[in-house]
Amino acid sequence: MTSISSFVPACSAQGVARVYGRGDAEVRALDGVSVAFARGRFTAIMGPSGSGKSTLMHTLAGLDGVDSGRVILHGDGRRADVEISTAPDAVLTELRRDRIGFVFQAFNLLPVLTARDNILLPMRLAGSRPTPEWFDEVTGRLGLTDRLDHLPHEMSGGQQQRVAVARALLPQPDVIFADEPTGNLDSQSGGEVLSMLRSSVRETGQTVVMVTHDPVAASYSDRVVLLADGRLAGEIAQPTADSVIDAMRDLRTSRTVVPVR
Ligand SMILES: Nc1ncnc2c1ncn2[C@@H]1O[C@H](COP(=O)(O)OP(=O)(O)OP(=O)(O)O)[C@@H](O)[C@H]1O
Repeated sequence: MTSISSFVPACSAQGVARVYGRGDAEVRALDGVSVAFARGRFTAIMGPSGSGKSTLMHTLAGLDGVDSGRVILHGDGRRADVEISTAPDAVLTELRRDRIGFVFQAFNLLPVLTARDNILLPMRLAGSRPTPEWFDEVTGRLGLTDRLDHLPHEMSGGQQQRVAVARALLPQPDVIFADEPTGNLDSQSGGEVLSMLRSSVRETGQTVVMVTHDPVAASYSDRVVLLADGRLAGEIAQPTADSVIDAMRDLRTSRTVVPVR
């Protein structure tokens, strides 16, 4: 486990540009973004609508390509560094199966599978299985032990999202990318999901990178990275909901926030 002060990158973007459209319709969704996300930490990406948050997350996760720059998934001694931005599709498919986990706003559970089978599916597809102890620990921590034989439609939104979090945590991926994971939840269920992500970082050293619009959600993270107009606009260490609200207000009025390391 890393010490509290060390910053070991789990993934990084280096001078990344992503341009959509041409001519008058050209949009520079990412315009030279260089940022690293620390291993074993919970980082939130925030910024106004259209600032490039989803594009950054998609390029980091290999769901979208880059026009220039590099995206690296860093190794940890056991696993090698991989340049995501030039990796062939077959490698990206493998990485998304083995080293990258996802939690989406829309849960994305298979409706015909029980919670247990949804949780186990990615590992089964990869031809592996968790130890019973690890499965019990993850599902127990997420409060799913007595819901494992239920189908998604028999569960609340919060329970479904906890199933999605369990599915992402189980293979112990290098990074979990969470895209507005609480966007479809009431504040209590959302708080539960965020607490689970938080404790997976604190207790098992999981790395989480989350896009959110919600300052309260961002306050569960260790660090907020701010984007504006496809560029880095600052960062907040140990954010609180108030410090995030202030920074977002400053961004809208184009004042400098905090310089990015
Ligand atoms: N596939 C695409 N084709 C054309 N333009 C796109 C595409 N995807 C994103 N964009 C544009 O790129 C810019 C950044 O979009 P992105 O979705 O990354 O922003 P965001 O910060 O996640 O926004 P929101 O908070 O509204 O979800 C926007 O101007 C958007 O319209």
